Amino acid sequence: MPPPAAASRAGAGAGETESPAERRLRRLSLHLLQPSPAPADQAGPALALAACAAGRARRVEGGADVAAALAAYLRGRHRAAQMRLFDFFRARPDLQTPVELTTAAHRELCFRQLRALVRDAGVRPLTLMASDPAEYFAVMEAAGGADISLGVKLGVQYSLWGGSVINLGTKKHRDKFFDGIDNLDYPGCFAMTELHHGSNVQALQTTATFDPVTDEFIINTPNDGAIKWWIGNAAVHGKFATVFARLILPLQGKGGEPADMGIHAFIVPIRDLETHSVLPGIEINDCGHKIGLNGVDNGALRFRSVRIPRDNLLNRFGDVSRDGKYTSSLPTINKRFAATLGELVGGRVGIAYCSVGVLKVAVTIAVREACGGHGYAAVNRFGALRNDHDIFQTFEGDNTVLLQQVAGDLLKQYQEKFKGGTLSVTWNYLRDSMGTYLSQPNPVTARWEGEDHLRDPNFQLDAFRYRTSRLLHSVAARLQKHSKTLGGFGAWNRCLNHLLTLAESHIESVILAKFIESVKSCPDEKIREVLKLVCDLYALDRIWKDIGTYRNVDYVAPNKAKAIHKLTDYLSYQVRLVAQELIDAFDLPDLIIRAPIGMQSEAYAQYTQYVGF
Ligand SMILES: CCCCCCCCCCCCC/C=C/C(=O)SCCNC(=O)CCNC(=O)[C@H](O)C(C)(C)COP(=O)(O)OP(=O)(O)OC[C@H]1O[C@@H](n2cnc3c(N)ncnc32)[C@H](O)[C@@H]1OP(=O)(O)O
Ligand SMILES: Cc1cc2nc3c(=O)[nH]c(=O)nc-3n(C[C@H](O)[C@H](O)[C@H](O)COP(=O)(O)OP(=O)(O)OC[C@H]3O[C@@H](n4cnc5c(N)ncnc54)[C@H](O)[C@@H]3O)c2cc1C
Repeated sequence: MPPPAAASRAGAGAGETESPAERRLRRLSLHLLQPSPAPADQAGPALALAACAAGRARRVEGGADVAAALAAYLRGRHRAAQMRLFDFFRARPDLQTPVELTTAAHRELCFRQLRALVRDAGVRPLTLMASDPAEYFAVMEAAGGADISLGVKLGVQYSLWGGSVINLGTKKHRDKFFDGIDNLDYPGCFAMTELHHGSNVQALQTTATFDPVTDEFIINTPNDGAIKWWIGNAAVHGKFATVFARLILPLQGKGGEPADMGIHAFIVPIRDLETHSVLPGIEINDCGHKIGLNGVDNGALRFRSVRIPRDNLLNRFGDVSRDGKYTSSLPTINKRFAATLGELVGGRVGIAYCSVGVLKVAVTIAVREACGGHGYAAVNRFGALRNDHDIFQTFEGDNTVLLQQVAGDLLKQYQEKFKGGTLSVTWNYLRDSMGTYLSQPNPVTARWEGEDHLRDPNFQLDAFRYRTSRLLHSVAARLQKHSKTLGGFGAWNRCLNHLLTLAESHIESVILAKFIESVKSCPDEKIREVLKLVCDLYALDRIWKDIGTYRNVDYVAPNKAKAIHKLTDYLSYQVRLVAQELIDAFDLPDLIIRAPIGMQSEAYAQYTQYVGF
């Protein structure tokens, strides 16, 4: 059944002053609005495929203009920097990663790629990170397009090793290390994780004990569980490490006992700058071949009474004087710990940003109608993309852990506004915090099923925020109830799945709000139509995927649920008709796609040649 609003737009915009490109864009966006029998309305896959094929044939030329206009909008101001990096690698076949290579060869190539970026292409990531973080992440994504290992290695060197020095250190550290990190004279590591403790940083066991006689810290690995593990850049290339350790001050504790001041960060040289040999007291072993990211040399480090100057304490948030006295600008050990962990946020933003980069490559290959068995050929890259990307959900902070931080922060906001008030206070709070969208299920709107209503961003955001508000309210009540018998920690664990669902629901609400905002702010009406189509599909698909939640509280009546399902199918069909344009708008050159079946042109020719025809 054609959406009523579409018909009235059929003749719109046939202005005399249209340029050919505008005409093509108009025809294309009109095409999107044309009433078409969605494949789901036809019986049998064969007919559905025929309709899709017809749909493809019916797609008006002009897609290139849509893709170009979309690309300009989606890539924004970072396109030039990314294209410069792509051009650099295109001109350097010696720096392009082949399909198959040994771990040792991949590590050597990855370091050469990074050094060429810095030394030959003149990229200064640390300077960029400080001056224009958004551009830095765009460069990182582009580097990851050349090889995900390169992106991660760049992230370790600059976000983590460089970031820790400039964010946890002070002027003396910046003066001494900034340029060497930026120009890669000082390859370095971020040594936080230990064999027994990755997520639980507060329990790290490596120690840094102050020696007031020699004015040094003594870095020690007290047992095998404290061996630093998975440390990027450590196995082969690193010359320094920021080591996270317990700061121990002798005689400063009660009764003259040593005082444990908690986790601090220290710069520890690990290899000789000239000879590159491992320095005394340090043992470095290789974590070996991994499922992916084999261009990154992850190593394990043990420290045996390694002495470093007092100056090597990254002392922005806590310092030790010559006579061993501790001072800090922050009132508690907890606040200092928080400030230390703040260093991780940059890398986490990088990971989320670059995950999108990896997914753009994968979607491009998949859409260019549909790999079948050819998706299983290593040369078509799905295996490598998945293997390299898989760890993004764990390193730099495991998702299960970080989602709990999101839930914890929502509860903190909730408690700040709701100190044991009655239900009405609860709803007022949530109504305030979630704007005016939150409402008790309204029996009338619960039955509304018209396309205009379902594609109304207010309905969509209302549904997402309603779900988040209910999850927040109900988990707060459960935590309060269980705490009485299980204590805070026990109650938290009892409600863990609920907390993780709350965090994911909140994240989806944020994504939708940003998506709606981006659609609204798109200056070109035709491009806006295409983006709105994808945004509506995202919103309705997520609601449909969680329809049980909405049905359980009568937020959606049965007829509305059915209409949402049907419209989701129809919008999927519409998106398929512009799928080519959407992925072309990612604007990724073949050099970055590198899968024969995903090339912009002559995919089959490239593929048959690859196997030798
Ligand atoms: C295609 C291209 C690809 C390129 C990709 C590049 C990406 C960029 C580079 C990536 C490189 C990857 C290589 C991998 C490196 C690593 O893995 S480094 C090691 C990473 N490890 C972690 O992240 C450890 C995870 N653990 C933690 O974050 C913490 O230990 C914790 C579990 C969150 C702490 O929990 P807990 O001990 O229970 O303490 P809390 O009560 O939660 O927190 C105490 C206070 O600290 C505050 N806080 C916590 N985290 C932060 C933070 N990040 N920032 C600021 N503040 C924080 C928290 O709010 C508490 O404060 P109060 O609320 O005031 O009490
Ligand atoms: C390729 C790679 C590169 C890395 N690079 C670095 C690096 O350069 N520097 C560095 O310091 N580290 C690095 N790491 C280590 C990485 O940061 C840790 O692996 C990560 O923090 C998880 O810690 P873990 O492996 O000890 O797992 P654990 O923390 O032991 O977690 C084990 C399991 O328990 C779950 N879990 C843990 N805590 C909780 C909780 N509170 N509630 C519920 N579930 C929980 C986790 O979800 C996980 O499934 C790297 C790891 C890899 C694989």
